[in-house]
Order: sequence, then C-alpha cells, then structure tokens
Amino acid sequence: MAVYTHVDPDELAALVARYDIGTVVSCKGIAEGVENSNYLLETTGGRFILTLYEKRVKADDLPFFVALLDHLARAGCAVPAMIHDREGAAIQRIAGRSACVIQFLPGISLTHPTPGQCAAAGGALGAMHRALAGYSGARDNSMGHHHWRAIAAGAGDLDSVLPGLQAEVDTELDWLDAHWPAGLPRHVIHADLFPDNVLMLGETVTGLIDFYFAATDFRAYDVAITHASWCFSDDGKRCDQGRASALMRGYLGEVALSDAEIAALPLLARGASLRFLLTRAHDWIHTPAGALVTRKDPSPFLERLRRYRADDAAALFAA
Ligand SMILES: Nc1ncnc2c1ncn2[C@@H]1O[C@H](COP(=O)(O)OP(=O)(O)OP(=O)(O)O)[C@@H](O)[C@H]1O
Ligand SMILES: N[C@@H](CCO)C(=O)O
Repeated sequence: MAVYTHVDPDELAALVARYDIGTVVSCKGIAEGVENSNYLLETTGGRFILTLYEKRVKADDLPFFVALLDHLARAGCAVPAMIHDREGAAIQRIAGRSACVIQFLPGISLTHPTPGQCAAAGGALGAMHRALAGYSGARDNSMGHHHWRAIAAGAGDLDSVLPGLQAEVDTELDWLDAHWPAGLPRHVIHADLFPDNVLMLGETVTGLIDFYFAATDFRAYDVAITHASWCFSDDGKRCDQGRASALMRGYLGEVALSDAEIAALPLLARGASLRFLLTRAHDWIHTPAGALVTRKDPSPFLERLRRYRADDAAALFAA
C-alpha cells in the first residue's frame, strides 16, 4: 500500500493546469512501493505518474534527482522523464507535500527474472553508468560504507531479529573497514537497482525507476548491489549462476571493469548485503505490527553475505 497522502480533486486540477498535459481524466492510487505516495494520473494528454514525496525523500535532495533523471533521459537511457511545467519547474507542492509529475512508462516490475532479463538489466545498468561517467552531479551516499556503523547502531537490538546477529555484524563491519578499497572509479550510481525497480516487457528494459537512493559511489558497488538483488533464490541461500553470468555479460558488454574492480566485487557484494541487511533489520524492529507497510525479511541478505564471504565467491561474478 503506498498512498499515504490523499489529493483533493480541485488541488489536482490546479496542479495539472500548470502543465501542457491537458486536463485530468482520472487519478488512481498505486498499491506497489513503500516509500512515497504514487498515483497513476490520466489526462487528456496521456498517462503520468504523480509522486508525492513522503518523509524519507528530503525536499533538499529533489533538485538532484530531477537533474539526474533529466540528464539520463537526454542521454537516451530508459528512465522516466520528469515533466516540467510551463515555467520549467518539475518540483511542485500539493497536499502539503513536494510532488512531481513523471512520464509513465510501459512494462512490468519483475519478481523472478530469467537469465535473459538479467542480461538486459546488466546492459541497462552499464548503459546508465556510461551516461554517468562524466556527469558533474554528486550526492553523499547516506546508505554507503561510511554510514553502516551508525545505521547498525541506530537499528536497535539486532539479536531480536536473529540471535547472534549483532556479533556477526560487528565482525563484518571490522573486516569491511579493514579491506574497503579506495580509488575505484566512482560517479553517481542508482544504488538500489532491485528487480522491482526495473520495468520490462519480455526481455526489453522499458524503464529504470526509483532513483531516490542514487548517490556518488563506486560503479562496481552498483554492480554488486544488482548482483545481490537479481541472482539469488528468495531465501538468499543459493546464487543462480545462469542469472549471475548473464547479468555480468550484459554489464560488461557496456562497461569494461578494471581488474581491480573485478577483484573487489565479492567484497563490495558483502558490503551491499550488509547494507540491505541493516536497513531491513532497522525497519523490522521499528515498523509497528499492523502498519500498512509490509516489512521486508532481513535474513535473506545475511545468507547472501555469508555466500559472498566464501572462498570461491569470485566465481559468482564470472561472465
Ligand atoms: N515512471 C513510471 N512508469 C510506470 N510505472 C511506474 C513509474 N514509476 C513508478 N511506477 C509504478 O509505481 C510503483 C511504485 O513506484 P516506486 O517503486 O518508485 O515506489 P516508491 O514507494 O517510491 O519506492 P519503493 O520501491 O522504494 O517502495 C512501481 O512498482 C511501478 O509499478
Ligand atoms: N530495495 C531495498 C529497499 C530500499 O532500500 C530492499 O529491498 O531492502
């Protein structure tokens, strides 16, 4: 359920009147997603997504996200364009929230991708990285390596999620601090390219969406996040080598990772697994029972972390 804020029809008509997109035909809440309120807005000019930003997306960050999507759309990447009003503004206010009207893209969010879809996703990730290599925008990765200790400390009683988790997280944080690389190529990355953030028709990527974690970090870390989220069984215990090889082939067809980046992938994937383990554990502890939002299980990311820690983990990234 992701309609936290309701929109008054008169306010909506006034908002739409700022744009050259015709008049409102309908506006329906979208159930998927957990962070923001999303509506499917139909006007006499076409279909759009109306997103009202709830508390996690900071108003100060919105100009960064709008500029990023404008840049990627101009570069020909499969991303939804931010619609600008007649005065050039993309960020509006409605129902007490910041809001954007966004191009509606066809396609279906995946849950269980095939190898062919993994290859396509890897290719789209690589094409996006090529478009971002010289991009001047920058944003601190508030979910990045330097913040994991604070996120772990703020999560609460990790052992209440899984017995022994606190000690395992502490050991992992120490190891990652001692081994985290420096000097790998970095630029703005998506940082959350899970299958539910990729729209596809068959094996064609029609849209990369949900850029609200985008930030400056290693491009290889984005590959590791995508590997961790696309290539495992639901319980996180088994890496599907067919999917993983296809993902890497798709990506490497667009971007030639250096030997240092390839060598760092298992370590970066340990970091990626820890990041999602910690944020899921935080939400697990802090989301009250009976809340509208479904909590995501942290344990599959602990399983991934253990798999990436194994001696043979480099083989999981073979193209
Ligand atoms: N540009 C778009 N075109 C078509 N559908 C979209 C578009 N953007 C979002 N959607 C639909 O809305 C749903 C929710 O969007 P999104 O994933 O951005 O939600 P969220 O609440 O902002 O984020 P999260 O995934 O972190 O919960 C998507 O699963 C998709 O079905
Ligand atoms: N994609 C993330 C949510 C955003 O941080 C997860 O599945 O845990």
